[in-house]
Amino acid sequence: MLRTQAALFRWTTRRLFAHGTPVRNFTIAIDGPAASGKSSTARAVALELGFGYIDSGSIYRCATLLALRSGITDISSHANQLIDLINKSSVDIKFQPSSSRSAPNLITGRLTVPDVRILLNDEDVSDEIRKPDVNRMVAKVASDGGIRAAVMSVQRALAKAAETRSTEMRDKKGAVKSVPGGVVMDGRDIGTTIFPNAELKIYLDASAMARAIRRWDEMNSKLKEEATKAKSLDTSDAAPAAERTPTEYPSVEDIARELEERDYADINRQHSPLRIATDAVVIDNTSMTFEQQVYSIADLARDRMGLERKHDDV
Ligand SMILES: Nc1ncnc2c1ncn2[C@@H]1O[C@H](COP(=O)(O)OP(=O)(O)O)[C@@H](O)[C@H]1O
Ligand SMILES: Nc1ccn([C@H]2C[C@H](O)[C@@H](COP(=O)(O)OP(=O)(O)O)O2)c(=O)n1
Repeated sequence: MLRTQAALFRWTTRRLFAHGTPVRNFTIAIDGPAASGKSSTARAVALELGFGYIDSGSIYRCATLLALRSGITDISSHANQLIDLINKSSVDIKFQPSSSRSAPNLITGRLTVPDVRILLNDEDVSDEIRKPDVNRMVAKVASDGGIRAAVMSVQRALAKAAETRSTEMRDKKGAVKSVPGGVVMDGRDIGTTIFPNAELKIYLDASAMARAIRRWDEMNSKLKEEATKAKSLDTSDAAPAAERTPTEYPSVEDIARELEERDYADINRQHSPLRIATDAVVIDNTSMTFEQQVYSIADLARDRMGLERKHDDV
């Protein structure tokens, strides 16, 4: 028995350190406050490295949608009912690196941010889980310890399924190298709780005003896109952005307030609060371009995988 274990240990060690690079999957955890750029950055990094991607916040958003649809408004007194609903539901994250919906633009420059679709019980809820009623309630849902435990097991299973495989590659000298595949996951507690042994932890931050302006820009272009679509279909479903009433069209200050309220709840909750992991690399992207933040994270990962850096010029 002992001999078998020793042989297995020798084999595993040899395999792990063959060609100087560990074969195990590589996990990148990206945490940070709301609208700091986690999801767009994580998706572009995953595309750049050929990794899978998991949006952990979308599972809390799905749980919130389940609560809203079942008429649950008081989370603390109905947590068990919601946990039951989460356990009976299926969530799937479709990361679509080849999607054409997310072509490079003014913000992302030359980079593509691949599309991601969220399926709750096979229904595409990607747009619905980003609506204001979900935004307002999600931090409350995410503050309950029992709900977090239910969501956490969904997140870990999805991350495992999304991991890409290790591949054999040749390095500059022509030697065969085993390059780990992996997954990028973004959220609030990925580096501290979900994957405390992640190979690379990033804490992404930006000033509250920069984050609010980015969200406002995002909302504004979405509304314009909807209005153009409605006009071309000649339906009266959506009024052009300019005709919307102020209540439908939040100001930058409203968005900043909502982000700060959510950050406060995420930082001060009892269970897995938003914290900077001690071994995280902190990146404040207030005055960084999108390309700079994506390329620097991808190169940090390459460094740690023993691969050549690609973007020292950016
Ligand atoms: N460095 C940057 N400069 C300008 N806009 C950015 C930058 N990084 C991200 N963004 C934009 O900020 C917005 C919020 O990013 P997102 O990835 O949704 O944040 P989070 O996942 O943290 O909520 C998006 O519109 C994104 O394109
Ligand atoms: N790993 C995570 C991910 C999200 N959450 C909570 C905290 C957030 O307020 C909500 C929604 O997260 P999401 O990443 O979708 O939010 P933003 O895109 O940053 O606005 O879920 C969490 O507690 N832990």
